[in-house]
Amino acid sequence: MRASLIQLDVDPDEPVEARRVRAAGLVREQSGSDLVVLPELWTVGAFSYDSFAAEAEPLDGPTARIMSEAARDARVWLHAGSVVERAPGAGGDGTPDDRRDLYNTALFFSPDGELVHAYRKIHRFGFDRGEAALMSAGAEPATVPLPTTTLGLATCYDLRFPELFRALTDAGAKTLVVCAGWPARRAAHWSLLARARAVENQAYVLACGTAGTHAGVPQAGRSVIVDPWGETLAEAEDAGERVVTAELDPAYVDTVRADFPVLRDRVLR
Ligand SMILES: O=C(O)CCC(=O)C(=O)O
Repeated sequence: MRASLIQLDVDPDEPVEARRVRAAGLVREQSGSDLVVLPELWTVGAFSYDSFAAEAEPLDGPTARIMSEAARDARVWLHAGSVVERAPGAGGDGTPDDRRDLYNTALFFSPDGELVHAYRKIHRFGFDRGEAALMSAGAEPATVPLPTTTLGLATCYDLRFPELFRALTDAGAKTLVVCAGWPARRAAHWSLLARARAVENQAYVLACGTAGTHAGVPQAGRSVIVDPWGETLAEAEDAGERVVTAELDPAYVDTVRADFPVLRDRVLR
């Protein structure tokens, strides 16, 4: 299974619609891959809090529409990164300034262009500010069965919470996909945690960040694909716009888990 991570540049001077068209073009260029991943909040910018409400969109909004077409044209499974979702009837009053119905929601499409899963980020970043103050939290861990592996989905700050990844593993995930807009200041945490989640869960980790600077926050980039033994298969060398590609062997997860059966030795559940 060939996986490609698109470490997309999020330049505040590029209009959002132009970036959608550009991202769709990059997805189409990955038609030789089976699975393609985009980063977190690449339309608006993960730190562009002031724009969240104005750029919020429903699950059938402009990002979903163009990504559905791109997945279908490229014939790929597409993790289209996340959008600021405005969920009608979720508690807000529907006005542009009301944030109670906003979620950071990752969209996952089949090669037929069908939206097969929408994962609302469970751990919101910012402590008492930023995303944590502006958005609601998701509640449901997300697994997505593909023909060759089962994906577990996580978004950015979720990477710091090993219990989510263990829950995904318990639910059958063998390939853990993280979309992110991770700051450069904590790049060392990003690389370390991506490998740790792979080793402790004996799973592939596909971690896709953004390039560029959003709202004055330089991004880490360094998107990475790690195998179930903790070996890095491919990694972006910096925070530029890059496509990171590797071949995954889904059966290797079972081999590692059988040969070195630490998951079987768990005591605390
Ligand atoms: O945990 C971190 O250091 C970064 C998290 C983050 O930027 C996010 O979740 O948007």
